[in-house]
Amino acid sequence: MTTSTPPLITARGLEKAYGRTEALRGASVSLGAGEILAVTGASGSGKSTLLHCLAGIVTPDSGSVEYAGTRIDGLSEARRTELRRTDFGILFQFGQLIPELSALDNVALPLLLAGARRTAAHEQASDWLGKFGVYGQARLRPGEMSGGQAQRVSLARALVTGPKVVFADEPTGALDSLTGEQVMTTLVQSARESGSAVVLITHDAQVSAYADREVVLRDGVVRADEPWAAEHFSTAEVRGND
Ligand SMILES: Nc1ncnc2c1ncn2[C@@H]1O[C@H](COP(=O)(O)OP(=O)(O)OP(=O)(O)O)[C@@H](O)[C@H]1O
Repeated sequence: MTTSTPPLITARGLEKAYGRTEALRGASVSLGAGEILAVTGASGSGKSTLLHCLAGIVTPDSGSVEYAGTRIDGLSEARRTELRRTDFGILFQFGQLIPELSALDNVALPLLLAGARRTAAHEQASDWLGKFGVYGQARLRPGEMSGGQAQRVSLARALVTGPKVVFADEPTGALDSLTGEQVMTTLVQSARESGSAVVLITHDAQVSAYADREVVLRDGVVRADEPWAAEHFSTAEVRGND
């Protein structure tokens, strides 16, 4: 991104503790509009907690999160939920599709929640399933699909509303490498087409290679733009041992 463009998200000095475990210890990071940012780091370094704070799922103990110029860390749960619905798409490692609903209904759900009519929502959901190569699975429930198919359906659900930011927490973590590459290619292409920014959490250097920029979390603090090097992270450096 250019320096003249204000960031879409700016997080400053985030701290978050779970009991005695300090998951974040002053993490700061920014995200430009349309930027694909990889957040890497050892297990337990605070990546998921950071993503949850940026997406308004979790409230930090201190520090601030600004989205499009507005502080969101102090908003009520209801307003944060609304923001996630209107502006954010979220993709988890295991998809977290609703098991009782078909693929089509899972993808249509965010549109229905946003007030779309049923027929229009289903038409749009069908288009997205087609785009991600899982139109043939439209009537299946998540338990009747392969992991790769379910993750593509999850991706369609995350992108169907045209979010400004997609938060993806280890989106390929449960997939074999070929399927993971296909999911990443689809995610990145779709985000580029729609101008969505992506926050991508990953352990995997092959996945972070899809990003425009990478930051490394260590001990709950962002070490900006360090090159990924797994050997940096000995187990002694992993948080949670206090
Ligand atoms: N809800 C929670 N309750 C208690 N402890 C938590 C909770 N969420 C995270 N933690 C702890 O906070 C620390 C950071 O966890 P977090 O999941 O953010 O790290 P991570 O880098 O995403 O790890 P991983 O790569 O293993 O998913 C860990 O020690 C974890 O055990």
